[in-house]
Amino acid sequence: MEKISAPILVITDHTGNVDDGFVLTEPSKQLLTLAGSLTTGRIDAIALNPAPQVSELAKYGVSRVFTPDLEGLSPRVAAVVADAAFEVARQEAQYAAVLNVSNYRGREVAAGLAVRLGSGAVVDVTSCVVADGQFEAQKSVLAGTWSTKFKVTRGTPVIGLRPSAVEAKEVGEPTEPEIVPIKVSYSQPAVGVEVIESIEEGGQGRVSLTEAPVVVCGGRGTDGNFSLVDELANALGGAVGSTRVAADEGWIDRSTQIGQTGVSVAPNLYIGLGVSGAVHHACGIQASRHIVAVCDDPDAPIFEIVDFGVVGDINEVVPEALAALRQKGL
Ligand SMILES: Cc1cc2nc3c(=O)[nH]c(=O)nc-3n(C[C@H](O)[C@H](O)[C@H](O)COP(=O)(O)OP(=O)(O)OC[C@H]3O[C@@H](n4cnc5c(N)ncnc54)[C@H](O)[C@@H]3O)c2cc1C
Repeated sequence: MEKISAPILVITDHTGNVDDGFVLTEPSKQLLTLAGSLTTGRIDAIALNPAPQVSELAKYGVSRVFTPDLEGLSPRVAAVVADAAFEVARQEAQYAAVLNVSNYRGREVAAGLAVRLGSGAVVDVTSCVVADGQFEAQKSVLAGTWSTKFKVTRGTPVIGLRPSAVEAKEVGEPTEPEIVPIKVSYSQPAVGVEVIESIEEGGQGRVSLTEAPVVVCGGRGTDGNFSLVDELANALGGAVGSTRVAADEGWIDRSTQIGQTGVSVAPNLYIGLGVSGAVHHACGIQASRHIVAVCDDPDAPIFEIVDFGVVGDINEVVPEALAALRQKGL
């Protein structure tokens, strides 16, 4: 596979806090893995906390970790992150690309950073390769009906990768990352916003829907009983999603809705339970690596896009699947 030799800068995210310690997120590991597949050169990282998880960053081949002085500002504000990344890119000036996670904040960071770099941004990317010395990013557009390849033709491209689009893989020999504190001159949009409070919605320790490696989605076929959806998601360490019908009926929170007017997911495994796979829903799941469905209608459109489909009643199929998982100790 073709690679470039110039270094790549990766904007990493951590969860946690100063008291309990910071933990590198799975999507950040995926970004670092992608960086390693694109360059033979250095991989540098930005960490938006005072104590990044260096031991994990080392396992993904990071050479240097930039820790911007946040001056009391919140990294939840996209302009703060864009300013910090711009400062690193400006000082170093030789990065072939900046990679970040294409989540709600990441998309805004990518746009702001590309404007400041005078380059271009591609977000919601599901894969990226080097072709003829340039980055070629792929994403699905127009409600999943087209797959499109993009090249940023000037400056340092900013590439936003969808969570779970790439499988995280550690490098053979861990690096010894150097921590590099940096001073940032923050812009008006960065200092003009104060985060008053952040509450993790529906958290309870569960992985977030857009970043989960496994998504179990319930549709009208659940008839309002999401206990099997919950149980299967728990057994597989996944997140619970829903169709618009399920959210409209008030069976589950609107934030779980996947599709054209909900969120898009790209997990390693999507399982639809009692979901017909209407186009408005299918567009939000099409980037999933494996699609599995249990639906009692053999003519349901979801069976046109599944890797594995079961025509049957979820109330019979799912308990059998759970029993089989339990037998395997899951
Ligand atoms: C502008 C617009 C935007 C939209 N945006 C979205 C969106 O973002 N997300 C979204 O999801 N939808 C969206 N919709 C709605 C979408 O078109 C579909 O109506 C919706 O996705 C269908 O949800 P469903 O699969 O749960 O229900 P249905 O289409 O009714 O499918 C339920 C399926 O479950 C099967 N079933 C029933 N009982 C069982 C059982 N016991 N076991 C197994 N299978 C069973 C049925 O046979 C059926 O195939 C949008 C629509 C419009 C017009």
